[in-house]
Amino acid sequence: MYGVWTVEQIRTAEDRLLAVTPDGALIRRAAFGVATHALALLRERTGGVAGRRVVLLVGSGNNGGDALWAGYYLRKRSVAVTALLLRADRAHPEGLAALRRAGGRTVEVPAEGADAEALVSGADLVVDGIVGLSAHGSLRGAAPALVAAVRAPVLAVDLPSGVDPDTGAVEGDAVRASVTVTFGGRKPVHVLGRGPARCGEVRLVDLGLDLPEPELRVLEAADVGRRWRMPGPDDDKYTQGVTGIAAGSSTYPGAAVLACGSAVRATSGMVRYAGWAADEVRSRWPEVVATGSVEDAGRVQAWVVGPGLGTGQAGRDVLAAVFDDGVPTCVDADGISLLAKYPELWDRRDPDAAVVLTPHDREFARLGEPLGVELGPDRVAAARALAARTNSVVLLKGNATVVADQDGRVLVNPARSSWLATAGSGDVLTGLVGSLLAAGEDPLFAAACASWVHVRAGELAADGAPISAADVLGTIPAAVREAVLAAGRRPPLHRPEGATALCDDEPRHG
Ligand SMILES: NC(=O)C1=CN([C@@H]2O[C@H](COP(=O)(O)OP(=O)(O)OC[C@H]3O[C@@H](n4cnc5c(N)ncnc54)[C@H](O)[C@@H]3O)[C@@H](O)[C@H]2O)[C@@H](O)CC1
Ligand SMILES: Nc1ncnc2c1ncn2[C@@H]1O[C@H](COP(=O)(O)OP(=O)(O)O)[C@@H](O)[C@H]1O
Ligand SMILES: [K+]
Repeated sequence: MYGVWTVEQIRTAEDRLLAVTPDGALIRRAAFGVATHALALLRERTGGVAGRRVVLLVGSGNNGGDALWAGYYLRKRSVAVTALLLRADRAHPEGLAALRRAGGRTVEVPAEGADAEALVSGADLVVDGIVGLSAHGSLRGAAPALVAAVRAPVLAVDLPSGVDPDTGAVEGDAVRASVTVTFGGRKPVHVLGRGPARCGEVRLVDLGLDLPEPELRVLEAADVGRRWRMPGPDDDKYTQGVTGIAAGSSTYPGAAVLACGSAVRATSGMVRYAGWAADEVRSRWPEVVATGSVEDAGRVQAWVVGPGLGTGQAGRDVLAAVFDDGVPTCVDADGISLLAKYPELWDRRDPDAAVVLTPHDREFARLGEPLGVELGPDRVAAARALAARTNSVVLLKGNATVVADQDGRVLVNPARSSWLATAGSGDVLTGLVGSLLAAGEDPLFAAACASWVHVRAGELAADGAPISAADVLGTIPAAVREAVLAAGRRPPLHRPEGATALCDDEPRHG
């Protein structure tokens, strides 16, 4: 698990450190990190560093200062460095002087007697120091044309310019980096919204900041593997938590089949199905115990309700019956629309039983609007507000999935590809959430671990080509295995009493 700090948290920590460090020491530390990564990239892409052409795009603040100082260190390694100054009157004075001292070239933009765009397109590496943590809005002035001229990989200093530091939102022109070198701690831009796709690989340079508790956290494989419920010798099919799936209809039986399938694949216990698609579910998943109604389904430790359910009276009755059961529940898809349409359904919910809501943007808007919760560019704030307002865990879907609970805890899961944007993929996620709730997992982590396995299973299934939601079902076990192994846990192998591995001096058979 790694932490993510808001810009304000980072600035406060930086200010404290700046007060006790010699002038310019911090910026040089940051810039040295940038130069180190720039040299590695140059070497990797061109086989060397001396004489390679690096162009720095330099804005008016300390982000530009980092780029200029990095240029100074690159000159020491005989790299040919040209700084394009977007605001020559406000370029970082010490950084500018250092670069010039070391033999770097500086060109004011708009360029006199030089074609700035040609310099950019002829570079082996471009360093983006246009704007950093003080960025507001998209690229302006000469910057968009320069960025459009880039042919080489871009190393972004702190963040790709034009991307919002606190939300990862991109509203116009913005840099697309291969590598982003950031300082002190990761910021929201590195994990939220369009940020991950714009940052490329994020590398962290330690500044020695004394940071508070992070605002957001990102789960890694080992965190998921440590929590994943594995059966022990005393377990049977009931003790691991039975997952109930109330989904699908005669019009949408597929949603039921997918949600049941992911619950079957995620845990080794038992899955019950209640609804109109019992025949389809049985024929695809013979291990599922399928009945026609929630009332007839038997006991479960958690329900999944909503996918393909429809938003009419019949669906309303199913959701009411599920809430009456008083167990942890994942409400998805039509279930969310039903809550928006029939808000009195909330009264049927046992306030002590956890609810996980898994909306995409349109479902979020439908549910949030009457409750006064808007989905703006700050998706973390929106998810937190809806979680607090509904006393639930909210998993807000997207390329970066945001999971918030009613206490304000937030886990983010940035996807590394977009192959999961395929019909039925949400139904697979819901089954995963349900199975983890049934296993007794803390609802915040149930939602976030489900999202991690979903994203990883999607990656494994896609491997660079389009996939169907059903394909993702097939790679769930591989994703779980990866997490469990990352946590240093081996799926248990039980040996009969007294049986031990053969010793060399024991007689061998066969
Ligand atoms: N404070 C510190 O001690 C450290 C700061 N560091 C660097 O300093 C950066 C922050 O520096 P600053 O606070 O000076 O601010 P920036 O360099 O982020 O921005 C400077 C100015 O750019 C302009 N600007 C805002 N949005 C723009 C846009 N969309 N297009 C063009 N120009 C725009 C604004 O006038 C803003 O004041 C960090 O991102 C990091 O790179 C690092 O050197 C580490 C240490
Ligand atoms: N561009 C994207 N990149 C990565 N994941 C995405 C993207 N778009 C959607 N997803 C993921 O795919 C799933 C889609 O769910 P949903 O919208 O409910 O689809 P459906 O109703 O077809 O099942 C969610 O888990 C979401 O996070
Ligand atoms: K930048």
